[in-house]
Amino acid sequence: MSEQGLRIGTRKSVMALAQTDEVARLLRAANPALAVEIVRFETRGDQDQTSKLLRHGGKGGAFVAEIREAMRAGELQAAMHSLKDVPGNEETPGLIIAATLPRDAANDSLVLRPGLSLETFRAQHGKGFKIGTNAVRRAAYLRRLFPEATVIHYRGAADTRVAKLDRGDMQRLPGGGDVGPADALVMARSGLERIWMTSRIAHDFSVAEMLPAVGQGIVAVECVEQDWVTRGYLAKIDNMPSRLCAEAEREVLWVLNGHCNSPIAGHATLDGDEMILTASVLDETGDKFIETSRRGAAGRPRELGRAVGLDLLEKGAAEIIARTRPDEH
Ligand SMILES: NCc1[nH]cc(CCC(=O)O)c1CC(=O)O
Repeated sequence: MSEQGLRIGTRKSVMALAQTDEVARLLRAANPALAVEIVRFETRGDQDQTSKLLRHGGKGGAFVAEIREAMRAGELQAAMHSLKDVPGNEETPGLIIAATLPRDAANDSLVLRPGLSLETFRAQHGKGFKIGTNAVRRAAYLRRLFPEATVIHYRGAADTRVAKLDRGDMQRLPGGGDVGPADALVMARSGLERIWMTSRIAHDFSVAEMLPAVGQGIVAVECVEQDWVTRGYLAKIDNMPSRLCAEAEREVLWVLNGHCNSPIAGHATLDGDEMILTASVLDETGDKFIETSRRGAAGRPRELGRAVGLDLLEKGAAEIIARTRPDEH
């Protein structure tokens, strides 16, 4: 039983469960004799809906750490992560991302409160609108795209965020007090697809107008590096284009020592045997904006990522990142 069994851990949000179901489906199809079991974790990050997540060691720290502990202890063989939530500036000794699923849409979308129209939003250039997000990157792009809009702190699992928007709930701030209610949210299209809420998308930002987070839209499966049996199962569902793009984008984070809520964006696409990698660094006010793009060999993604990261450093990225580094709470 244990020989042919694979226990995969996940957070228990609707989105995470949908992603893990997809991993399980692919694993079963590729390994018909394998018994795949999904183990749901309630992480500290999910329980504490008010804090800005930073006191858990950032987004990655909250969502990832506990599941990794269980894997190291042998209670699980694998862990499902949204690659976007996996910190890019940490070593994870003994663990490896052994599968990346084919990338879903990488872009962000605008979701409006029912009754509000995109035409009104556009005509007013966002003036008078409160847009909810907890991502420094999205806030920075919003301030560039809609300087008249107000960006407010907003968090929670994807489905919860939409429910709060629809009810017109206020948001409790980490330092006390309330903001809201939000008129709009910016969310990952892929996340909305996975929770069957694409009908709520009022506008899809193109990746050019709002460069996505590194790894956005990619579901990753991690396991113990020395667990060759599990690695064998996972290798069968690893998607090469997705892996190559992930490696290039994550190398940018590594070069910039990007923490998990950095104002860093990065997106790679393949063009035959070449790859195009674009990355940017923004400050929270949206005033400072550095972007760079390079083309290189698709087969050497880290090389391309390093070159793009070094370009950004040369243009002053380190100073912007240092200024947005989260303080201790
Ligand atoms: N931080 C939450 C999170 N982590 C991954 C996704 C979905 C997008 C993806 O697969 O990268 C989301 C929701 C969102 O950003 O709206």
